[in-house]
Amino acid sequence: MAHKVLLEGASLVKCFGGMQAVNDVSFQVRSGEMLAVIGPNGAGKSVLFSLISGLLRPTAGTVFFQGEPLSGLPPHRISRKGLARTFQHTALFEELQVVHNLALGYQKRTRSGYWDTLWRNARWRDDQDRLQRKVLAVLESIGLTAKATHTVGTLSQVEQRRLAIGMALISEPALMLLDEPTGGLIQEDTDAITRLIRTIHATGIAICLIEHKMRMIMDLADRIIVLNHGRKIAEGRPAQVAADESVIEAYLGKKRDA
Ligand SMILES: Nc1ncnc2c1ncn2[C@@H]1O[C@H](COP(=O)(O)OP(=O)(O)OP(=O)(O)O)[C@@H](O)[C@H]1O
Repeated sequence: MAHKVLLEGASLVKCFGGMQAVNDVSFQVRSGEMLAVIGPNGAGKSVLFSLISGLLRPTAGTVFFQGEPLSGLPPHRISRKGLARTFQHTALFEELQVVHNLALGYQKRTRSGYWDTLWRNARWRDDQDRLQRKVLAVLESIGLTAKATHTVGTLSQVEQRRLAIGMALISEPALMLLDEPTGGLIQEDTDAITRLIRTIHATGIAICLIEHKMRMIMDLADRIIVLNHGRKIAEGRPAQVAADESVIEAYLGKKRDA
């Protein structure tokens, strides 16, 4: 793949007290690529995602997105640059309807300021039209059109996962970080979310995902990086990684495949 580097982690370190949760990890994600981050429990995967999305500051090292360092930027500024993240435990507004959740996710893309909103002028109306079109398009792509006006708390677990992906999608990202998008789901729902991820990826959005379900990862990822005790122990195509001695050792007796 001759695609340019979209995201780069350069010698990332994150310490909590004396514990190194992420220990000198470097990696790249190219535009349009699907990279999986795997590793046993506590390996440092979620912390790595938090360093990328600005939720945590690295103790050392730098994250570059589209060639720019993200150091010190808060999560909302990073998201505005085109880097969206979903969480292991979804961060949705349970009391609100599906459409309202999506609309909130789109706010950062609108241009109206305080006065535009107050006077409901042409710019505000323009933004409202774009917002409506965008929400409808995202509802369609995540398969929740029929649930548009349902309260989020009434959705099934897999529907909430779809919505969490929709919330990331509506911010029009170049790269999506998905933290265990199928964690805790039964096989049928896992397959449905896998198809959704594949469809999103086919539109050209790069995806970086954390997963424990090996079969899914082997099938989906272009490339895999493996973390263990905060260190990157392997990197390569799925078949290479699956045959890697150090990976087999790290997983021995710890496999959590569905
Ligand atoms: N805010 C924090 N303060 C202190 N320690 C933390 C914090 N966040 C994570 N850790 C520790 O850092 C290590 C890596 O955690 P992390 O959540 O990244 O693991 P993981 O690979 O995502 O694991 P899992 O697959 O179980 O989600 C763990 O030992 C964890 O307890």
